[in-house]
Amino acid sequence: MPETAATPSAPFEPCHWLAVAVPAPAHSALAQTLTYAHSAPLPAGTLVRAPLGQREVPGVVWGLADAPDAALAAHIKPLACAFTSLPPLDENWRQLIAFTARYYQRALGEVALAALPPQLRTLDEAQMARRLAKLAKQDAVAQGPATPAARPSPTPQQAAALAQIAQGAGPFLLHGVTGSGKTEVYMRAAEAVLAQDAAAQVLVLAPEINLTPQLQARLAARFAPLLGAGAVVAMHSGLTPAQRLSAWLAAHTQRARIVLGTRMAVLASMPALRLIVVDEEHDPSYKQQEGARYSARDLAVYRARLQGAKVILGSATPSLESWHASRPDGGKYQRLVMPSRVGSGAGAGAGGAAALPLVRRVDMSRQPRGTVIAAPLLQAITERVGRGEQSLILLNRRGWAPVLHCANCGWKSECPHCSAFRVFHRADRSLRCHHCGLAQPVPRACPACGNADITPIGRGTEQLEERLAALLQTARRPDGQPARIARMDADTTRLKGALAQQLAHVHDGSVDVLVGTQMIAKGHDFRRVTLVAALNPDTALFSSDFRAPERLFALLMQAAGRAGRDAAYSQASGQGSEMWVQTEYPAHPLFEALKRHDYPGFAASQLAERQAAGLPPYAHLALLRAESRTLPAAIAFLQDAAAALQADPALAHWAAHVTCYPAVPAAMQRLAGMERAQMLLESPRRAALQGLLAGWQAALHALRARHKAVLRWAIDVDPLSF
Ligand SMILES: Nc1ncnc2c1ncn2[C@@H]1O[C@H](COP(=O)(O)OP(=O)(O)OP(=O)(O)O)[C@@H](O)[C@H]1O
Ligand SMILES: [Zn+2]
Repeated sequence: MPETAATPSAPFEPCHWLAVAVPAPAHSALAQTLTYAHSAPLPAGTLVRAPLGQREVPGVVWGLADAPDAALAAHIKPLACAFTSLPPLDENWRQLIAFTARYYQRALGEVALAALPPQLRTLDEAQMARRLAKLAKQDAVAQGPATPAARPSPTPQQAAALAQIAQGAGPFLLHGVTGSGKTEVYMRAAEAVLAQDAAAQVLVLAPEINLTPQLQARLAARFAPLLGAGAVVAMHSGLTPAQRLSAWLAAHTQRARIVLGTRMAVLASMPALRLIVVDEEHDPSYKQQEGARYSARDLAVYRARLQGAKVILGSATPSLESWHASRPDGGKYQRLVMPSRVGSGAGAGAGGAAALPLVRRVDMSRQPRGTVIAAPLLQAITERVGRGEQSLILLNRRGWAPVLHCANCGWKSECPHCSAFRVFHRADRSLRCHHCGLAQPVPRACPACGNADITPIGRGTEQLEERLAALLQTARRPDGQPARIARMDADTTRLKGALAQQLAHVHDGSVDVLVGTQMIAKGHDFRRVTLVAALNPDTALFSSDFRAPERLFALLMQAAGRAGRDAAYSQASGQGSEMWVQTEYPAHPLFEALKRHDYPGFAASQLAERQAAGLPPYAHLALLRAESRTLPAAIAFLQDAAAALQADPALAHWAAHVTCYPAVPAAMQRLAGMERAQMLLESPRRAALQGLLAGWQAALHALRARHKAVLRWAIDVDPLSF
């Protein structure tokens, strides 16, 4: 047996060679596995610690490695330790990780490690054994008496969807309007798989768990009594490292039966996974925006097929990709529809739609200049305050004003590091860049010319809250008290627990008018909201991002979906709910579709445009991104990359089906002092794009070594932002 060079005094003679996925820096091309020596032939999937350079890193055994020749063997290091108390990560998980790495063009070890809880990096074998023992003990105490929560009987639409889920193989796209009771369908579908298989595990993905504590509460109330308190776990980045580790261990050891998580949870080890739910599947936050830029929604579909699980993608406003994939003629997903709200009485059809809010457009081009809230909207809000109902006012801009401006010399509050203006926050009199975080006190005078009179332009939520308080000064609640106005945005919810507390205030009715950014539109089941207003949605109509209309429509539909959810209340009060839109373009087709609550119509028109323009879902995209201190350096790298692609005969086969567009500055060219450029690749054939990207890697790594000025580069497959 060869000795290892690294530890000549090692006490054992290594006799087995293992291929281990470690987070190795990608050198020449994508590093797959490194070979290590160990005294025993560990099974694939065993978690280990391995020396790497000067460090020791966690790794996953991928299999046995070929025996190296004697010269090489002398350089192979032994593993530091193996976590043999932990069951190995199974074949399905390894295949999921391998697919993710391959599809998103990242190193295997990087993806594997990103899928494991960070605390594993610091744990030793003894600590691991203790953690497992603790988990088992928690289990023993968690088994309480089973008193299942009362569950409503399914509506006919829910029953129909559930029947199809029970019979079909999926993947399923559940298109249910806001308030149609999708959550109940998820929970019943989960019950069904749990009834079929006593060990079954269910994964529920949500875009941002902290925005929907209600979902967590509903899942816990339904399943903890049946399965034990420890059987429902959450998995997201808001947890402490210790909490994340125990949630992961619980899922891996199958103690956790229901995992509610954000996108990262799609890569959790769940050996008995039988059902995946992707709630609000249209939400862009399912796409990871750094490192391995995976789409958790797309991986959920892959994983379900791999593991023989069912998958339900649910939304009132599905992504156009999923909608297209579920087209009745030839789509690969099965579309399930729930067109009416729970309690709307009339079942499917026009009667049911009556429970959705009436959409009213205010033509802002006919309002007096400087109007913040048009008189009829203000009147409608005042009336609601008077009836003890709630209103949500959506303005997708936080801070007091998006720009400060000097009328004398034209200075604007640009961020020195980003292609963006710094936003004026009046609460702490700061100028803050919402992209790089730079925060400075507001200057007393214009930094360019010294003029003392610098003025804010435009309006953010901070200012709106104050203006609204003035405008509603005379409004009175049923108890004679003045209206209570609150604001909810990234600024007011920064502190831990603040968001939950603010949501609770809306739920318990101690807020009459809530002003906020898009976070107030997401998934909440507020019972007393009968009016929602979007104040300034127009900028998105003219964005260069081809997905902007899709996003705006979804946002407005979801916002409208917060109104009038309590059918019994609406019926008793005799007052309908309303969604108001203040716009300069009231006749825009997007608003027309919104007025009709016509998602299918809107989707059809958008898809026709996408098809004509050769955009997703009719084409597959990838971006090569590069960042440098100077734009020309970033562009030069991309141009050389394109040249390498054209010059490589091995890639010609794929390149014939891929259009490579010229390198251009990113939409946000400068971010935190980095100049960003990108090059778009497009193909009608996914396989061609994949083949080309894989074959291009080696050249890109080699190029990067020559372009020292390029500080970062990355391939973004199926990009969502440009
Ligand atoms: N079968 C049922 N009988 C009575 N109430 C129900 C039933 N199903 C769901 N509900 C209630 O209807 C309300 C809306 O359900 P849910 O929040 O699941 O809607 P949703 O489809 O997820 O809406 P959104 O897309 O807006 O989040 C909830 O308060 C829920 O408790
Ligand atoms: Zn900045």
